Amino acid sequence: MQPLLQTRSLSHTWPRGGLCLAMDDLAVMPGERIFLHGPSGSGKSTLLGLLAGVLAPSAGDVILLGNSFAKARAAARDRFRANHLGYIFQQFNLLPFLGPVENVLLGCAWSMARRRRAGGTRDALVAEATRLLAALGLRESAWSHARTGELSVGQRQRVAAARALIGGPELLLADEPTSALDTSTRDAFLNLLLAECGRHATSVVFVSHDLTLAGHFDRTIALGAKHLGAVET
Ligand SMILES: Nc1ncnc2c1ncn2[C@@H]1O[C@H](COP(=O)(O)OP(=O)(O)OP(=O)(O)O)[C@@H](O)[C@H]1O
Repeated sequence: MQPLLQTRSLSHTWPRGGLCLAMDDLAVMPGERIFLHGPSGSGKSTLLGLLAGVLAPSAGDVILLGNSFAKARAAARDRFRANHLGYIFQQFNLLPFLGPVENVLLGCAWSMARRRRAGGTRDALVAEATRLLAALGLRESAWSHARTGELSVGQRQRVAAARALIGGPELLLADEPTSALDTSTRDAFLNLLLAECGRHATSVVFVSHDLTLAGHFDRTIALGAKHLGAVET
């Protein structure tokens, strides 16, 4: 079986920041769930940015579904990302003045393939966004009259997850989406999120400081405190 995602000799240096990240090569298989942890500043968010192709590495390459990011033009990379990748940002990056369903629909707004997979028509897309929100623990009665900016942090987190997952992307990148939750809510949410990923065999790279979550995943990778690469455990 071919890996879904591979990195080759990946490293990144921020201007004035020195070497931030130098990675051993990483391969993520279809449907595989990887837990990525490391101390603050070890480069976790930087690595997710590189894997998503939103950040160009100083050296090396990321290959997603056989496509090299280094060889692709920016527009092709953007299109590819929209079609195949969901991203839950640390701060969610939702539009506060829109309703939750509208925010979720933004996840497939730039991808015909994902709109098709999510049902195609406007009615089917709205139904799928509503289903996803409920599957992730956000009942319609809790949000039907609210703008997203009026929701609690935990509710917004579910909207961000639904937006990342609509249209069944092959890869989900999640940047500490559970950091604002207490332990029991965190485990319950993670179970819902991973169950939803299972519907489309979506691979997951999940970043967290919280090592107690590692048991939910197939494999754990630690980024070193001295920014010198990844250690598998
Ligand atoms: N836009 C940027 N410009 C310059 N340096 C940056 C930038 N973003 C991150 N860095 C630097 O890169 C290093 C790694 O940051 P990064 O945010 O990837 O770490 P992290 O492991 O995700 O941290 P945290 O757990 O605190 O979110 C830090 O030293 C940080 O200062």
